[in-house]
Amino acid sequence: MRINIVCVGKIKEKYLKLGIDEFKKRLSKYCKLEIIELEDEKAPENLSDKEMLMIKEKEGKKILSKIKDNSYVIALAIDGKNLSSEELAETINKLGVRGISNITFVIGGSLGLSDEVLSRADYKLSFSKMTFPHQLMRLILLEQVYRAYRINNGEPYHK
Ligand SMILES: C[S@@+](CC[C@H](N)C(=O)[O-])C[C@H]1O[C@@H](n2cnc3c(N)ncnc32)[C@H](O)[C@@H]1O
Repeated sequence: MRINIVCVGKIKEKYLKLGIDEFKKRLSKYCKLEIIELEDEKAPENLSDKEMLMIKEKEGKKILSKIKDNSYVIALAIDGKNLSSEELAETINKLGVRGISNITFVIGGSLGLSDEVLSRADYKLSFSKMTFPHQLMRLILLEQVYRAYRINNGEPYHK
């Protein structure tokens, strides 16, 4: 399975970089992982709604240009659906059984994802009603994908 993570914005914090590198390394045993990091649009504090929408749409176009036509897209969205770790593992497994070999997870920037990206998504996944910073979201997602592979392989991992 090829797992792509398309995300907006650089990882600035060293501790997050270390965590992300660790899970990239661990996941290399289970899948072909590619992280596609897109440059975020500058978003100063005092933007109007229209300006924010324009930025989200601009970032959205960049995101869409990185998604392959045959990819199953899981957009990370606060108002998406919740899955347990076991259910995420089952989802990944079932997609493989259906012959889908390319999954793309999408993480938005500080303003979130555009409607165009959300429409392209085959599934909208929420990690809770809380808002997480996009940098931290990348680490949490990688850990959950790693957990999913451990579950699918019947391998022990922290409960
Ligand atoms: C800082 S958040 C954006 C917040 C923005 N106000 C919104 O409503 O999307 C950056 C990105 O992280 C992801 N994200 C943050 N919290 C999340 C959660 N609880 N569940 C799923 N994705 C989340 C989403 O992809 C979001 O676009």
